Amino acid sequence: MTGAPRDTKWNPPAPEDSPQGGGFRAEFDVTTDRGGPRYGEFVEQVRTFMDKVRYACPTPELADEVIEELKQFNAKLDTMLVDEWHTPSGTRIDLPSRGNITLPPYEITDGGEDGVSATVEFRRFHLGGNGVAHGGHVAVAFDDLGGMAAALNVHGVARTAYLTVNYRSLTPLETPLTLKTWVERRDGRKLFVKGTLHEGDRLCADLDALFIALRPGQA
Ligand SMILES: CCCCCCCC/C=C\CCCCCCCC(=O)SCCNC(=O)CCNC(=O)[C@H](O)C(C)(C)COP(=O)(O)OP(=O)(O)OC[C@H]1O[C@@H](n2cnc3c(N)ncnc32)[C@H](O)[C@@H]1OP(=O)(O)O
Repeated sequence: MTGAPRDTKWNPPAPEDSPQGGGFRAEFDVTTDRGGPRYGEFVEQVRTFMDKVRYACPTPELADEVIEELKQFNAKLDTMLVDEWHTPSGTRIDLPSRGNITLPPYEITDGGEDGVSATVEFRRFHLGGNGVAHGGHVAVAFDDLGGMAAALNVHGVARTAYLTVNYRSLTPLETPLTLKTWVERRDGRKLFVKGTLHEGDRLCADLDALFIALRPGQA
């Protein structure tokens, strides 16, 4: 793809003479130690904080206090920022959602060329309305795990071309759900991916997506 944003501070491209030929760094470092032994707890505390923020109605005094403390936390983290390829987030395969704070937490129960099965639990902060999950967060879960099914099928990186989610029934929060994705058909670089999200036997949503395997050097 041309026109990809190139903020070389946060996502430096692969070197021109690397196997990825200056494009997307398809060879990630999979890690279980980046960020230290308590990185999972660190992420979990942030998620818990977001759960509280979603439902909290702070007094102005409490808001003042929390803002000051958050400024201090942000200043501390500012002293140890790294680029996309070196952050634990997204590469810690021992943690829910590979330690990626932006994803609904899921745990892979099975994964390979035939597809991916996971248990996902939407948090309180994933609220849409009336106690159930926001549809956009359901789509995020399908995008990541659909992309993973595509990636495992082609042994490389694939990008979403389209993603259609059919919302068949309400998706609960704070409930273990089963999410499955698989490559239904492959036509060259095109991977037609299907998926389902269930609470027990009840279908909450299903997926119809197209992922495109990136060419060498493609950003
Ligand atoms: C880290 C450690 C991990 C360890 C664990 C291991 C495994 C884990 C692996 C991974 C997990 C993570 C997974 C994450 C997943 C997230 C994915 C995203 O959210 S990606 C962001 C959103 N998507 C975009 O921003 C794309 C923007 N669009 C583009 O860049 C291009 O349009 C692109 C790449 C999709 C296609 O562009 P072209 O230039 O490469 O290819 P052209 O020639 O245009 O299309 C190829 C074929 O596809 C068809 N096509 C393209 N788009 C289509 C569409 N929307 N509908 C129908 N057909 C389409 C075309 O008609 C063409 O078909 P014909 O070959 O001629 O038959």
